[in-house]
Amino acid sequence: MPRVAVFCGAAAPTDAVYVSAAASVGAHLAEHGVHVVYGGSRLGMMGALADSALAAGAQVTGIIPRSLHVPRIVRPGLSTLITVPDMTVRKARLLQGADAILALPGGFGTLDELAAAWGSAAHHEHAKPIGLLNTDHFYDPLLTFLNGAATAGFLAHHPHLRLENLAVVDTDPAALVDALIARAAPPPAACRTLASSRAGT
Ligand SMILES: C/C(=C\CNc1ncnc2c1ncn2[C@@H]1O[C@H](COP(=O)(O)O)[C@@H](O)[C@H]1O)CO
Repeated sequence: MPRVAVFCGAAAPTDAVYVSAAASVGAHLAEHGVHVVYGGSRLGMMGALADSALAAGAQVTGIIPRSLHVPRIVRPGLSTLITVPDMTVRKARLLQGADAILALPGGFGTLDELAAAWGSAAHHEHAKPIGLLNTDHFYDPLLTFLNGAATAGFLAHHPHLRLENLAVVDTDPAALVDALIARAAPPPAACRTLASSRAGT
């Protein structure tokens, strides 16, 4: 069962379109048989994601720092809840346990988690596909920033991370989940055999 780490806003957004998008992502991940790993909160988009994924039958693991493990924040009834010492450990655990990463709209925490995923990919620590849910074109300014950084040469040390491969981006939750799962899936057995015989394994 593939595991997808989802980063998304913990606060209640002003526009309900973000909450519906999170719920839709949760349902589509469940449809694909994905084990959802996220920050363990009941609030905002995080809560909507977990509620819909669980309702649709997905396994949902929450990874929560000790400081946030309080009834007001933690989502009861998760398949698994893991408590970690702090936000930094949580960020690492979210990334380590996943086959793919999905960032929905959010604030500082989401941006921090997403930047860490790109930062470690830049240094060859993983090659997990990353999806960006561009609800209401929320991520357009970040994509413009990345384009500017590439044009200015700041991404030149990481030629394996071509701009067009940094993330799968879509405004539609179903299309994004489909595209991400396709990238996370292992190659068919015949290709695997060919690849491993070339590698001499
Ligand atoms: C209600 C309050 C704090 C609750 N904060 C968080 N709860 C759960 N997860 C969080 C929280 N803050 C950061 N995270 C992680 O980052 C992402 C959400 O952060 P954002 O700033 O809302 O984008 C999310 O993916 C979590 O893993 C105050 O008392």
